Amino acid sequence: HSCTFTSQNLNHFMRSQKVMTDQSQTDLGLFKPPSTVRGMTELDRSAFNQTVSVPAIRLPTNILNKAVKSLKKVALQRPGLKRVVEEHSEDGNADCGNIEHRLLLLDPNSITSSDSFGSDEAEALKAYSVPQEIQSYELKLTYENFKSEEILRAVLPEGQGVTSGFSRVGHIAHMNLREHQLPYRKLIGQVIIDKNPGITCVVNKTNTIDSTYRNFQMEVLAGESNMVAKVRENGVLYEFDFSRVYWNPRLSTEHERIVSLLHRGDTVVDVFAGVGPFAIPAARRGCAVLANDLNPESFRWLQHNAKLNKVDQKITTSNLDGRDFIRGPVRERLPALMKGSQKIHVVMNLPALALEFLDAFKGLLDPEPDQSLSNLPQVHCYGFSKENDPQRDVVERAEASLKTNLQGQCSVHLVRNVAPNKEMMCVSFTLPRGVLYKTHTQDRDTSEEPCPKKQKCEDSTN
Ligand SMILES: C[S@@+](CC[C@H](N)C(=O)[O-])C[C@H]1O[C@@H](n2cnc3c(N)ncnc32)[C@H](O)[C@@H]1O
Repeated sequence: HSCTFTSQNLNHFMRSQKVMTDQSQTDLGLFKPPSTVRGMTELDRSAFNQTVSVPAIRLPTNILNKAVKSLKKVALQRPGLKRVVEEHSEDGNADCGNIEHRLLLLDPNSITSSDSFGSDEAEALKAYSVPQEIQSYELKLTYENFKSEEILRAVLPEGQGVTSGFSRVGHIAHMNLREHQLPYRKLIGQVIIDKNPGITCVVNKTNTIDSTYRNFQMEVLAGESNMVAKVRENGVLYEFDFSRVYWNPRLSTEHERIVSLLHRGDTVVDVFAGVGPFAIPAARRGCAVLANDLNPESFRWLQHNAKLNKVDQKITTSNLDGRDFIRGPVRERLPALMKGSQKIHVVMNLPALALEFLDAFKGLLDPEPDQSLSNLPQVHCYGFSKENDPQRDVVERAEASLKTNLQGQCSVHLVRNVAPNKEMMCVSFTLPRGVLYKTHTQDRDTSEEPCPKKQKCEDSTN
């Protein structure tokens, strides 16, 4: 196939879309929660309280800033922890009376004794006349001081993986927990809420996405059970009930890519529109939009989002099966649009099935071929592929549905890697005239015709 193939830096893309909890090092086990929390299924934050000894150096207040700067490399580095503290008095309380000195907490990985300072640090201390003496400071750590990764690693069974990654959709964190994590699901949900400002609801998928409407069934693990998310994607605001419609935060780059192809006055036909991430930005760009979705909930939120973004005058919505939409409202509008000169874009994002839906275009404008209809639609059709050569696979499947050859007339874009060995692709092509007027087309597929030579016929279907 002489189709062009484009891809992007998938690693970067995936990283930027998935919110992961912090993986950074917990050096020396200093910031490890107490071992007694292992196996906890109901979150008891107080069980994380503990005291650890860390090295500290006593610094006069009047040179504090300069000295801290000079000792930066060996100071305790931990977001959320104060490293300059007041001295403890005899009774163990912070000695508020002492304003002459402060303690700088040091990193126990670098400083184990007063001989551990490097020559730069030793020189600086000498210059400030600070004795190179290390003392031990009893640092109190609480639940607040641990990162979610550290908490979950300490609680969940050892050696089984503690992925606490989630996708974020507005205020909702969306997880896909594995079997061994399920007994801890409520605790995991609560930790995610505690450690991620703005997240007030954590849900776990309880099915795969193979339902017709591509939405997940989900269980609320923690927080409010409000599933109506407000999301901003590429500067556009959307609202929808995340439990009843399809929304994938990893498609924002693809939505933007397609929208960037559009010009004011173009027409966009969105066959599987969802809640509008192609349709709404297209309308905002000045395109006329025909948007359709079979899921009544998606249809409702699509209309809502059109109003929310003040583009309801630019969008005509339908709640039909994709084929009925193409053969009904689209067919009705197509002749007039094809007489014009403004581009017509057809977007078909239902990757599990859209390539098969292309058959709806066969003979769409039959029986009368009209030469004045010269402005042919540009189709962007999505498909998953598990084949070794995914671009070839999706083109062949598009050709099989359209019963035409797309050689030299299509481009294929790698959208994203969905799972190991599963890619999401987008095939773009100008809808051949011969497809719209099937009765005047030479069928590529000869299997319906009488077969003059059996052998030849079999060859042609390989
Ligand atoms: C993968 S989602 C894409 C939604 C949106 N275009 C986006 O990019 O996020 C596919 C959409 O197709 C809808 N759908 C599923 N089967 C359909 C059908 N036979 N006809 C029309 N829409 C269908 C689903 O409800 C879902 O909203």
